[in-house]
Amino acid sequence: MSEAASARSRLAADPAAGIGPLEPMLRAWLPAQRWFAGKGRTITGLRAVSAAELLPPGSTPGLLHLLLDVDGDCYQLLLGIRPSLPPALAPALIGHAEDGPYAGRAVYEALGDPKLAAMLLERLRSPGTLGPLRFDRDPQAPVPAGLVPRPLSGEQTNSSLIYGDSFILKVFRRVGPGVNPDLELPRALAAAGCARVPAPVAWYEAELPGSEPLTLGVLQPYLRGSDDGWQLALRRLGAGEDFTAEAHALGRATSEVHSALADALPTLALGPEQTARLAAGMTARLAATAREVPALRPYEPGLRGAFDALAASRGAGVRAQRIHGDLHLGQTLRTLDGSWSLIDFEGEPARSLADRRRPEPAVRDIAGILRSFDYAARSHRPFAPAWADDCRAAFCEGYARTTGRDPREDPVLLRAYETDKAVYEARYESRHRPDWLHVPMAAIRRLASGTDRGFGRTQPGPGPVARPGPGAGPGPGEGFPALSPHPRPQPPRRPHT
Ligand SMILES: Nc1ncnc2c1ncn2[C@@H]1O[C@H](COP(=O)(O)OP(=O)(O)O)[C@@H](O)[C@H]1O
Ligand SMILES: O=P(O)(O)O[C@H]1O[C@H](CO)[C@@H](O[C@H]2O[C@H](CO)[C@@H](O)[C@H](O)[C@H]2O)[C@H](O)[C@H]1O
Repeated sequence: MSEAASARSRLAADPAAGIGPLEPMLRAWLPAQRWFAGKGRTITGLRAVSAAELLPPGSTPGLLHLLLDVDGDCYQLLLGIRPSLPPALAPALIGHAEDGPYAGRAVYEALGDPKLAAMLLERLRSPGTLGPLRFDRDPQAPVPAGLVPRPLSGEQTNSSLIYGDSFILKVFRRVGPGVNPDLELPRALAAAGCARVPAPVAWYEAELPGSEPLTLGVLQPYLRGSDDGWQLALRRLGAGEDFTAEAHALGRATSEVHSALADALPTLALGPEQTARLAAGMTARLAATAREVPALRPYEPGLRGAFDALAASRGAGVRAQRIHGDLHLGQTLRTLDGSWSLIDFEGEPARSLADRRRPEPAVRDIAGILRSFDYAARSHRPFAPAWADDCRAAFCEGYARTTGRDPREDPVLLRAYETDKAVYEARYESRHRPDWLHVPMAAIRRLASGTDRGFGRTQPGPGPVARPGPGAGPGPGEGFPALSPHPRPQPPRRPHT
């Protein structure tokens, strides 16, 4: 056996030791990746959890699959290996290995190499195992060979490839034991016959000793020519056009998804204890955010009123179920035939997997979309409150059309979840887009003072629930920055921390 070949078999047998020679280049490269959550922190611990060559040893290019533990988080990497890189692949270079199984070779980001991206699709087309990896597919959904890959630009949390404008493969970056809801929920919905979510056609997982399988990637139909709901809403707003028909249809689509999830997966009735726990979680998040975001502090007592009211409601009649968990207009696609689809069921990536898989009231998703209409209206100059109010009302009416229950009939619950979301957004914006902080802060002022109508002209609103708190008026240092007075329509997307 050649020296390189025996180094390779050592790599598979003992990834942690075998990956050693690649460590310095990975330490330098990882923090620059948009999906890497540990940005700004020096990497202290880096260890390979598994390593598998996806192409026969000696192939050029080679394809190395790695799961890396980086300071306690597990990341998926696909590395290409070539003697040298053609100019077109230069931007994908990670470094040159000086030692070990790939000594003298260029190591690079494999998803940028069309040849390797095509190999990955081939693996997905033929189910089976390869080292720790297991490839699976829906036998009823054929995937043609030879589809030309291209990377999707501009996404954030993970990395995606589009094949022949027919399929999209999401490669999860930060992974953990247990099925990812972005595979689990779309599969459950497909099995239930719900067509509002693209159905997974193939997926792959890692099976590691003593651990539940880790979901690594999901292939699903690519909804060619579809419009992202956020961009579409901004365009309509910019053109002074109404969006209530779309908002209504989106409400229907969302309630169809919720109904299908409630039928397919366990639900539970919330009692006083669970409701108090939910409210306590929201209150704790508020307190933590107020410590981090000074602008929020004057409103904390007023906002807490929404959560106290939720606890006092004792859960009356509310059911918890599996939900999307991170729903906003950017997670909706309007397809060429004018219908709405929901995507990206991962939930808030910053939460633990166990937390993301826990049933919650569906109103959490509803609040997410309602907040999005407010965001869109505030991205417009002049601020278009009536546009947002009308969309919010139309969405709720559309939602009620399928479920028979209008979310506004549960004003205490709705207000608590909207408040929780606005608090989350204040933290997100202060961390990632300080120029946008004034958007959630405007909602926070209204929610804290109990003056939040928010449901415009078509239906009466739920009326105030939260107690007006001290500091309900605009507080000091609250946003409205002089240099960038209103949000950019194309947000820079960052990983959640
Ligand atoms: N099935 C699909 N059809 C068309 N476009 C899609 C599809 N799934 C995702 N996209 C596009 O890819 C982007 C990123 O997808 P998303 O699931 O949100 O990934 P991430 O978890 O990396 O944020 C979406 O904003 C959307 O524009
Ligand atoms: O990247 P994710 O989709 O997981 O979500 C994060 O980033 C969103 C911004 O891209 C952020 O959404 C907020 O801004 C949107 C406009 O850019 C707006 O439509 C949403 O309603 C608002 O929450 C989201 O909160 C954050 O988790």
